Amino acid sequence: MTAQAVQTQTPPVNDRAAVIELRQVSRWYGNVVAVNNVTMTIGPGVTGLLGPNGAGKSTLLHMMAGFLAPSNGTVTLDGRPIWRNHEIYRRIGLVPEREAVYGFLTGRQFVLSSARLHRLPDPEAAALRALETVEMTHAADRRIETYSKGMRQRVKVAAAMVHDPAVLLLDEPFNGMDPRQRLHLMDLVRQMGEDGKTILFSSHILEEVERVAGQIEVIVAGRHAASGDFREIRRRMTDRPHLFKVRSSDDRRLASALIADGSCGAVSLTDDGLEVRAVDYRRFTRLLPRLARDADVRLWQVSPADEDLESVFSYLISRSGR
Ligand SMILES: Nc1ncnc2c1ncn2[C@@H]1O[C@H](COP(=O)(O)OP(=O)(O)OP(=O)(O)O)[C@@H](O)[C@H]1O
Repeated sequence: MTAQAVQTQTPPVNDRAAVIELRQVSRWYGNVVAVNNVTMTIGPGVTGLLGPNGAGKSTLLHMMAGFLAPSNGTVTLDGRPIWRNHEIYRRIGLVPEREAVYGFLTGRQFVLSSARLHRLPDPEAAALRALETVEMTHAADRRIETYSKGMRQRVKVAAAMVHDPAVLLLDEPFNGMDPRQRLHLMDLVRQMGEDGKTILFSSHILEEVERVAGQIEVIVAGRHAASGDFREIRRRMTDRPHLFKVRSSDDRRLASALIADGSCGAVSLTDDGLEVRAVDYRRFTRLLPRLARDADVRLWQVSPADEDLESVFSYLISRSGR
């Protein structure tokens, strides 16, 4: 074969960068709209799918894995529809959230059964390779029911990647793991992303997503609420009005000082102290001690009242809906 012929040859399917595209995708279960008109692109590297419980993350992952048909719109891998496309299934691996592993099988038997389902030419070798990748060879011949949560999660990853797919989808993979196991799996996910695989994992914990994912897609109530790297997502989450609870030696006087300054969105006096809506988070946290000192008021407690992710998410969705 000439050098030119080598250059013009198309690479084998598994060597190409894999890109998943969702175009105006919706999915409903009876009256429940689980995914609502989502358009997003997931390319090589690690992407985090961030959203609260019930946001539609599993439904999205199952549509990308070919387990579920979209009710509307298209889900494609490199331009080809995924649903009912057996050729494409060979390029995708899914690590489901639920514990659907048979405890009486050994890790090796479990991964091997996945290799056989994919009709790999040498299933034993493929299973061993996958177990090596997740560092589970030492326990490969023990029954899964004797594994820790982290080990179980790792054999699930091995079973999902035994056929060396270009795309790996992981549903809440770090749930219930202890910190050491979590770090280990995070390293593995990061490494696979660096190797050029297209990795998408779901989570409801921002810190978890930030540590592993180069790109974050936020999903709330079935809708695509935000997209960007962790700096962009952090910025959107902190540049929103913040609600603080403040208790002091003289709440009434402090409220007057805050209102006179004019930098707070709203100040209200409650039975339990002040509630202050700060438009500019950083400015407010610098300003408050100075105002209190000047008004001769002692601050007893300053705490954020709406820092839970649910409220951040609902803020993001209200912005994205405009
Ligand atoms: N088979 C089903 N039948 C009916 N409703 C469903 C079904 N599967 C999911 N839903 C509903 O669709 C919505 C999205 O669920 P989904 O499991 O995709 O969200 P999620 O973000 O993965 O949540 P979690 O993190 O709690 O698993 C929820 O309101 C859920 O109750």
